[in-house]
Amino acid sequence: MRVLRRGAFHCYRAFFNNNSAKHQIIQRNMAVEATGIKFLGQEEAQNIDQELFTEYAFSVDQLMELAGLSCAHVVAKLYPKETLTRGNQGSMLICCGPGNNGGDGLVCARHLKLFGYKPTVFYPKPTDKQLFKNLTTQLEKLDIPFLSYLPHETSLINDSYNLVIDALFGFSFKGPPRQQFKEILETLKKVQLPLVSIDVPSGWNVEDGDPDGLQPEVLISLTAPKKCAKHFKGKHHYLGGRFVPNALAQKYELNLPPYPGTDCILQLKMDKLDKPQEDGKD
Ligand SMILES: NC(=O)C1=CN([C@@H]2O[C@H](COP(=O)(O)OP(=O)(O)OC[C@H]3O[C@@H](n4cnc5c(N)ncnc54)[C@H](O)[C@@H]3O)[C@@H](O)[C@H]2O)[C@@H](O)CC1
Ligand SMILES: [K+]
Repeated sequence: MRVLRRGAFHCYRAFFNNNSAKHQIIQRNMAVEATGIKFLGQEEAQNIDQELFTEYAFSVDQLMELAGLSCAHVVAKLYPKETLTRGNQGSMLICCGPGNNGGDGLVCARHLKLFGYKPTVFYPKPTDKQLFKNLTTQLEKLDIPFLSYLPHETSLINDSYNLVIDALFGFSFKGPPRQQFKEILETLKKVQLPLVSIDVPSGWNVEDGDPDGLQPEVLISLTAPKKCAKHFKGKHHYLGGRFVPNALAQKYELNLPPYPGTDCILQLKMDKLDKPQEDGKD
């Protein structure tokens, strides 16, 4: 009986901890006002990343799996496969870079294939680590095609795919892009398909953005938005990567809105986000 009472008290306390005055009850499909949410600088994003692996004992592949899965959920929610009628129905191109952002893209490709889409992967600089070799093998075993080069002729891309997922660079990118990726980014800029960027629009300065760079239709911020997300002008901004322990969120004052129910993604209302000042000072 005493055990039951103590359990009931813990439930009661957890309810109140998770439902502070700031936190409304979030329903599925509802965009959330994200006023007060923390926008991370580059170093802070990297520190949180490190702390997840050290203090919180996560492995890279665990978090990458959750990150990539949440990205696949966003794509499936915004672009039902019946609506992707160009070329091979449900076709999309996923561009993956040499770091963990690219790994998120590889995981995302696998889940999208399992969801019934037809992803093609462009992975120009494969990472020589077992995790990435495994992710690549998993895609090959699912018969996901890999492009050996990105056609300069963008009409070939426009005609073959319905959208492009940008998993080239995330929060560790430091510009300007080196030659191989400069060309890739230039090509992607000319493509006339919806672009979905994972964590950071590739090529953007992680804090200041890039007005002349890629302009994604969708941005999926992982863990928490980076400062550059204040310059995002696309249609949909989602939060993904539902793996941040409360204590870590509190330490870094992330002030993240709660995810609805069991969802692993949350749409943020762009008009309510704190925008940069006119003079560019945040
Ligand atoms: N803690 C988190 O929030 C998590 C982050 N993850 C992902 O990990 C990403 C960060 O991964 P990484 O730290 O590996 O870094 P990135 O994937 O952002 O990029 C690093 C790679 O880009 C190259 N690079 C950097 N600047 C370049 C330039 N100017 N030209 C050409 N190449 C350049 C580096 O040599 C390195 O190979 C995040 O953005 C997110 O997508 C997830 O995998 C899991 C959890
Ligand atoms: K990206």
